[in-house]
Amino acid sequence: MNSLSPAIGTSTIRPSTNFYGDHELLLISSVKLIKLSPPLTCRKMRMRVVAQAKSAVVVSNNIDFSDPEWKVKYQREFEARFNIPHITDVFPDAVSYPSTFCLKMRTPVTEDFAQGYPSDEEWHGYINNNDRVLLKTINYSSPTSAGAECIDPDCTWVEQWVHRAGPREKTYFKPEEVKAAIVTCGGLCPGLNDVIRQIVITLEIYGVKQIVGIPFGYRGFSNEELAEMPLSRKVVQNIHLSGGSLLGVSRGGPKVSDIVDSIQERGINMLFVLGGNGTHAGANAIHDECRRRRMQVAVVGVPKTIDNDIMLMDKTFGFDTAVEEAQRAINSAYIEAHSAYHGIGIVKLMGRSSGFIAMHASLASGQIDICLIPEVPFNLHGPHGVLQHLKYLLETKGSAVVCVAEGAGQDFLEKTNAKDASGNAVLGDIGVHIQQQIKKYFKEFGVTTDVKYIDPTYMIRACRANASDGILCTVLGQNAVHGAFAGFSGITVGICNTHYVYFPIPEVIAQPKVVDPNSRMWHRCLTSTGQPDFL
Ligand SMILES: Nc1ncnc2c1ncn2[C@@H]1O[C@H](COP(=O)(O)OP(=O)(O)O)[C@@H](O)[C@H]1O
Ligand SMILES: O=P(O)(O)OC[C@H]1O[C@](O)(COP(=O)(O)O)[C@@H](O)[C@@H]1O
Ligand SMILES: [Mg+2]
Repeated sequence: MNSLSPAIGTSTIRPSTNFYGDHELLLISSVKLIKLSPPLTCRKMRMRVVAQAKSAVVVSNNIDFSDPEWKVKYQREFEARFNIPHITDVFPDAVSYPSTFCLKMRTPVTEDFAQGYPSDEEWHGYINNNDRVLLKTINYSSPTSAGAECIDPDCTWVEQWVHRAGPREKTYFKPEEVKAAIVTCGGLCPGLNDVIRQIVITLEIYGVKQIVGIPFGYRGFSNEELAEMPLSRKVVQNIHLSGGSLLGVSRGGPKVSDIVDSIQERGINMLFVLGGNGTHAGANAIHDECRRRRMQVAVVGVPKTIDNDIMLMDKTFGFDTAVEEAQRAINSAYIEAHSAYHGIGIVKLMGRSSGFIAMHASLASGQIDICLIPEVPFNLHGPHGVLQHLKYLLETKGSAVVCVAEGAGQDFLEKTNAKDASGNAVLGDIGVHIQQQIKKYFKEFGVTTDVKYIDPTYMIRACRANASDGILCTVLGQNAVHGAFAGFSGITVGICNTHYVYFPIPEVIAQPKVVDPNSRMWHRCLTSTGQPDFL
């Protein structure tokens, strides 16, 4: 498989490391302008991009564009990749049941029928399995359009459809035979409790009585001292009013085969997994292992990442809250900097490999002069470096505020090769480094500065979800349950162009979603901060 790494003004072709070995595809992504040498005019830059983008597409793509059928073939392969695994793939004779989820109900009269009686009226609230949502909505007329994502050199419009989420009329589980488990893994994220709550409530509406929480992530499957937590509407009623996870979270944990042993022993046949890319890799492996053992288990993920770094979705829950909460830190940094003589404020925000929180928080605040993210390389020193620009800002404005994503500028820090329990690299503190470099730089000039560094990362992560995330969590939680009852497994839920969809897990974890330096959003951020190119 060919792959081109991002380089000066070239188009980047990112191979999709999909898990479907027999039809590996190349996803051609945005035309990137990562490193532009200053003397080029915009027009010159554009011409270079066109030339290189076109040749890169032709050289690196294994689709034969001279084939008049290429588009149809591409769409067919796309459909196969985004097919969502179903119980009937492995158990063709699996019995289906009419759904017990129906919102045309009569008020229950006795406690025996807590979920109410279906009314006689027909209900048209179900999703048809053939309903689809459009994944990409912009028809780029040229590969040079900002943020263009093209498949062929002419950027031909190719419709890419994904599966619509929601309740199905036909279900594959009898509520009274379901034992559902919920587990939350990885780091905290605002909204975890909202999702747990909604999964429990929706399961109860279907009529499920056995619902448990697995404590402290995947570890809870292997640690016998950690008892599973019985869950009901009563238990979860108010949990969304506080941050964190009712069940606790953790990194690292047991082997997949041990987790599946535990699932088997406990008699769990629906597993809801809330977590990021690592958790989803685990969930997909659990799904595969259950299939291998011919267990009828529905494994459904709900993507949790405050960093918003999961592919194909408009956003993940918790991200909105993080951006909103970051405003408090940015505003404090601004006030400190603005009130001091030659004040400089630095705010570090989360984002291990992607700068979405930093970019959006900078855009929202309007108080940031310099936004630094992992996707856009920068120099601290030198004639075009960040420090030189800070000097200019102090001379012209009197103060400045820098917003930096935690994964930015890691090359400036000493490498430790340390890993956390899940195998993620432990990052150095770029905020502290920038603070030290600023102090040293201005001292050398004999310029007095007042540098204040704010790290609000864990305060942000521990917040309860805001209203917009609350809604997102609610819808995702409900759809996770609908997906499981409909017999799907190895899937995750997401929001795509404002519609709710199911994705096969491998497609969303093929690589982390990152900020495209040629996207309109990054350009808007640059327009807002007024920062120059720091290379
Ligand atoms: N490739 C993988 N296969 C199976 N399990 C994994 C994999 N990567 C991570 N995990 C497990 O998923 C859980 C969460 O992973 P982590 O990377 O910490 O958080 P996140 O899910 O937010 O990315 C951990 O318990 C970890 O052991
Ligand atoms: O200190 P911890 O718990 O490892 O968390 C820090 C990490 O959490 C994150 O915000 C989110 O990471 P996950 O999605 O893996 O939970 C990263 O940006 C950050 O590096
Ligand atoms: Mg992760």
